Amino acid sequence: MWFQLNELVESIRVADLLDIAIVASLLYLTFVWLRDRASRSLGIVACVLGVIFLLARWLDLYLTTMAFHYGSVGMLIAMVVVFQHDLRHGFERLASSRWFRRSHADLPCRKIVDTITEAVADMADNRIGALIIFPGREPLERHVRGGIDVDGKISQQLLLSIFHPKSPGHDGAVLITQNRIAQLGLHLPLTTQLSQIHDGGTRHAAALGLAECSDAIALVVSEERGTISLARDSTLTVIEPADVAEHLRAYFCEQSGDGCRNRESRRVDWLTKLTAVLAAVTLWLLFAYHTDTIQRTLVVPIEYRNLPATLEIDDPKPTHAEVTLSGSEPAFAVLNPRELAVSLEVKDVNGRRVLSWQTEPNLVNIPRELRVQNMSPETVIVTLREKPNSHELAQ
Ligand SMILES: Nc1ncnc2c1ncn2[C@@H]1O[C@H](COP(=O)(O)OP(=O)(O)OP(=O)(O)O)[C@@H](O)[C@H]1O
Repeated sequence: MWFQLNELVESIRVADLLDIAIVASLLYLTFVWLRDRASRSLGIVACVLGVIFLLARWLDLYLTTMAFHYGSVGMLIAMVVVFQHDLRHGFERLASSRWFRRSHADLPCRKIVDTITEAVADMADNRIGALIIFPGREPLERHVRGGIDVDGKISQQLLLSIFHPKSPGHDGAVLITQNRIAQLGLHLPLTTQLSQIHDGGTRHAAALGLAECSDAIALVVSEERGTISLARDSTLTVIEPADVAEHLRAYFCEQSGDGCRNRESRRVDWLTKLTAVLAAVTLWLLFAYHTDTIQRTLVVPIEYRNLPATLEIDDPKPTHAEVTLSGSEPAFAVLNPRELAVSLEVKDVNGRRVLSWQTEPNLVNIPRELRVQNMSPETVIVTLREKPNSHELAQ
């Protein structure tokens, strides 16, 4: 057991670690997507299929492996078609994540959250319809239309004035970003899930529509009922006025990174990362790590470098050597046979006419993980002679 572990640690290369890291990152993204966006049943189906595939490979079930092999292309295309919306969403989120640029959702100070909360509660009390949107990390430009630039400091009075029914700018949504009232009168996409908006009309449909196609959130105040609703992650929920601040803070905390996420969500995130790494290591052990040593024989060219211009190699001139290499399957996978050569330096002749070299020390470009078992010929002997017109050349 210790011996095997030792062998494993010794044989692992930097490329293997990179391999595991890339697969672990991809698995982590998939797990997060399955956890956050996809349905539970889809997650279960994906896990069951994964286990069946691993078992089939492990037990060498030829037919099942073939079914997966050929079915995977069709499945991939079907997944791309079915989840195109989520994929686009995911790429946008990735491109705008904090790894690539600074988060634009600055954490607003408590005063700003309180100001918005009070304004929303006031409008709910007075049955003033309102729609306020807060962008997440994904760009919103693709989803919204219209809008008038405001770039105003957030204040209760300004929000109440904008949404006052007699105000010419009360129609549409207000966009809050960078701790400013950025725009008013924005036109949002409408949802088609009418069952979710119950008695609500187009204002609620617009809030939910935006939350379906982006990671933005929207607060809606109903003019008719005086209720406050929150649209996020494709759901619309009626919330209490007292909870508005908490929802806003939680949202901005998430946007600003790990800093103020609660312990539970951090624990879940670490568990997801750990699961992704363990899964990647398992896959690597199952499919990439090979302890079996195999041998391959290759014919490699012999190159003669820096032959003086006045000399040439007399026939028979050895042009190829047979090399038998041994190593693991992955080590052979990174070998490029076209780069292999026996490279001989002919420069320092010093009057000698017969030269001999050992082939093995002159073999170039073999990966470190491969061993030379045999070379034929072991020694290359060449005879040099003056080129017939070498005197003329020298003159
Ligand atoms: N696509 C849209 N994007 C943004 N705002 C919209 C959009 N469509 C309608 N609105 C806003 O919704 C208002 C109409 O609200 P409507 O009464 O139809 O909706 P509601 O959900 O029933 O809201 P309320 O409960 O306040 O009546 C419009 O005056 C306009 O301000």
